Amino acid sequence: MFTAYTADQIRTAERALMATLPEGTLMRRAATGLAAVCAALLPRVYGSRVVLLVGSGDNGGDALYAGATLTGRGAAVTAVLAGSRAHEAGLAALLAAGGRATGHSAAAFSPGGAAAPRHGDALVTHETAVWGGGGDADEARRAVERADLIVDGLVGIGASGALREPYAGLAEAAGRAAAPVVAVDVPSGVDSSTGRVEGAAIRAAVTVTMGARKTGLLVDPGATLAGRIELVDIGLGPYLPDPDVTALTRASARGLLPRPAAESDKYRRGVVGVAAGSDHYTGAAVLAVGGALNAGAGMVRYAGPARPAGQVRARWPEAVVTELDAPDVDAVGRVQAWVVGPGLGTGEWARELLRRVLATDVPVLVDADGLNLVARDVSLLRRTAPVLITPHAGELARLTGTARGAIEAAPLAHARAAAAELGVTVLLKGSTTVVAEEGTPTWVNGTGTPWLATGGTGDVLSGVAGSLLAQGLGAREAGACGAYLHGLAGRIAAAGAPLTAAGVAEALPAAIRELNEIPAASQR
Ligand SMILES: NC(=O)C1=CN([C@@H]2O[C@H](COP(=O)(O)OP(=O)(O)OC[C@H]3O[C@@H](n4cnc5c(N)ncnc54)[C@H](OP(=O)(O)O)[C@@H]3O)[C@@H](O)[C@H]2O)[C@@H](O)CC1
Ligand SMILES: Nc1ncnc2c1ncn2[C@@H]1O[C@H](COP(=O)(O)OP(=O)(O)O)[C@@H](O)[C@H]1O
Ligand SMILES: [K+]
Repeated sequence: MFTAYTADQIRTAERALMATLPEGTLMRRAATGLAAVCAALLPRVYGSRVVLLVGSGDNGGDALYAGATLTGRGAAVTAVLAGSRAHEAGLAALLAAGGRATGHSAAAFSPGGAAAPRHGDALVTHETAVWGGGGDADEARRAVERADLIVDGLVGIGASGALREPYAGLAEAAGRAAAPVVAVDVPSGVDSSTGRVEGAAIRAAVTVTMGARKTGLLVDPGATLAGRIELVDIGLGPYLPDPDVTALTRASARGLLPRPAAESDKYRRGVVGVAAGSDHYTGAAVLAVGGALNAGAGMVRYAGPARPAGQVRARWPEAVVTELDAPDVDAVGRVQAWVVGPGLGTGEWARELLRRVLATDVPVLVDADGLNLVARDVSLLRRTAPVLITPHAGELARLTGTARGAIEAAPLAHARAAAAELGVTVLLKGSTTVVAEEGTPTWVNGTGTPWLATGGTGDVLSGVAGSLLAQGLGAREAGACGAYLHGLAGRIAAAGAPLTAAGVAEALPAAIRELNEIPAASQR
């Protein structure tokens, strides 16, 4: 299991750890790890051109110390000092090792202003060009363009708001450069606590994060911009509180996934009921049943009107189909969990069917039209057995009266608020899927692929997560494990090309096989 923390949580833990150590210890540990990752990325360190983008805080300090190490190994390291000051000891270390710095002081930014070095003349002498615009800024840009590796030490957990100039321009220049970017702690421009980006941001090949993962590295767009994440252990572990978010690793997803044993039979493995589809939307029923069957339930019972029932029967002979004349599930047989909503319609018939499903005493997953019906009457959700709802941002917007854009900009906060307000487990779909339940760390999932953004894949997910509920997982675990499997199946189905929702359902066994193949000790 991965855990991640907000900037405030990290700061508090760092303060406690720092109090036990000589000054500078943590930064040295951070920089050692950072330099090692940078060196491993270069075909050879000796003779490589490394550019450090250095902001005014300790994030820049990490970069400067790592730059000093790389200089010692023969790299040609240039620090571009973007702030009105730079970490003094870090800059001294870089220059002493033989690195260069091109930069400025605050004064240097005023038109025609001369540099007024704040690091002491001994440090900022002939090696340090003044970035007063014009030639010096061009020099920095040229260095970025020609670099073999760029290290982003502009801002870390101390950032606030959108990147200001010249940081924003440097982030854009790094984005245009051919060299890979290694972000220090978080990609600058990404909010380390939420993953949100306003304005320019660094796109990293690798993010070397210090002490613990930050939440913003696991939530899009931050997760995508962070690239691969390398965690440097600086000894923070004992000082960390309960995490802000968690994410399943392959090993932990495999640990959650039920598997049959010698004593299993189809009933003990879990029977899932699917109440989905309508004369108008027949495909949703077929897809939800496909997801449920392929995610390991012992049996799937489908209940719906004649037309979708006929299609489910034709596509999935394994499913036990009940054609409903009336919106009633009493005759369907015993199930351990229900999925209700995909393609159901929003008329009186659908509402009554939803009401009857929610009146049972088993866990219920509510999706799609089921959520549109609930939006008109949230009292439908009042029950004692668990409820997992699986909205996308538009459905959650209807459910809570919040603007869709606001939900998309802050999925963690809105999923949590909805879970608290509605008293249910909320799986909010998107490029990062969020599973929130009041009083516990929120689960995030990033196993998917943008190819999943196509009609019907959500119907498959409802079947998958419902199948896991029927197999005995709690609502939160079923949501997290379901999203993990669905994302992995999406990647397998896509393999770099468009996928169909039916293809995702069919790729589920391959996804489960892939999970099972990895060694138990592996964390990835
Ligand atoms: N603490 C520890 O033990 C350890 C910490 N470590 C490292 O320290 C990092 C945190 O360092 P930090 O606290 O100095 O903040 P940091 O992220 O460098 O930047 C803050 C400065 O940036 C500026 N600035 C802010 N927003 C801006 C914007 N939008 N656009 C432009 N500029 C902006 C602002 O400067 P100002 O504008 O005030 O000059 C502000 O003061 C952490 O991420 C990790 O890498 C590791 O070494 C391990 C041990
Ligand atoms: N950009 C994306 N990256 C990764 N996954 C995505 C992206 N966009 C959508 N998805 C996933 O695709 C599925 C779409 O579900 P949904 O919006 O309910 O579609 P539908 O209603 O057509 O079935 C969800 O699992 C969602 O997380
Ligand atoms: K950074």
